[in-house]
Amino acid sequence: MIEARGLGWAHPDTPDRPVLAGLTFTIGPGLTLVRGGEGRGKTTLLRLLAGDLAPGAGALVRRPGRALRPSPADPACDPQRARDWLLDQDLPALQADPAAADPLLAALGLVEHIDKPMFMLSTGSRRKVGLLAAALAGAPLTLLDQPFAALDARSCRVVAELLADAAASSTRAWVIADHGRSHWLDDIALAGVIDLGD
Ligand SMILES: Nc1ncnc2c1ncn2[C@@H]1O[C@H](COP(=O)(O)OP(=O)(O)OP(=O)(O)O)[C@@H](O)[C@H]1O
Repeated sequence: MIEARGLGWAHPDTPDRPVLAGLTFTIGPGLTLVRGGEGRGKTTLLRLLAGDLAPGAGALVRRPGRALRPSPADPACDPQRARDWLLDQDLPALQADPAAADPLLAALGLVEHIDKPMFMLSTGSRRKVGLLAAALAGAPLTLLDQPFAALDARSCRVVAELLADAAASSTRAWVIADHGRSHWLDDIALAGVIDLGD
């Protein structure tokens, strides 16, 4: 599904200090964890996998198909109603049935927030809107940065269920980035771990 050989990337301002260098891995269906300490390049790698950044070195081969990396925390979304942001994400399940989001809206405690502008939502609620998009997209490749960050325990359980489903998929790949393996993943079989070091 994704193959990286000697993948590297450096910020244009600091070409002599690459953020990522010499990464070789394959990502198949199921759930893959990108782990690494602060500033080790987790978000950069997700951006490369999404196609938002071009590799600076090496090769990255991705099977064609949509890669979804929801970014509801982007300040550009501030004035937008959360529901409108969601609709803008081109989610087939939601287009087919406007009520498709309702069970997850309730499970994530978002019902009272979904019609507010994004700037009024807490960090956690904003992240939950992104998780909702990921759940409804059914994309061949879904990329999530720190899926449990800033969430209450109830929402973490819902996310763990989503990720358990993702881990069981034989056709779709989900890649999550985090500082380590969250205890919420204890009962979930990972397809792989890409370790960027501490
Ligand atoms: N615009 C930039 N100019 C220079 N360096 C940058 C820029 N953006 C990111 N970096 C550097 O790239 C490195 C990797 O950043 P990245 O956000 O990918 O790491 P991360 O592992 O996701 O970090 P965190 O754990 O803090 O979320 C960091 O050292 C960061 O300082």
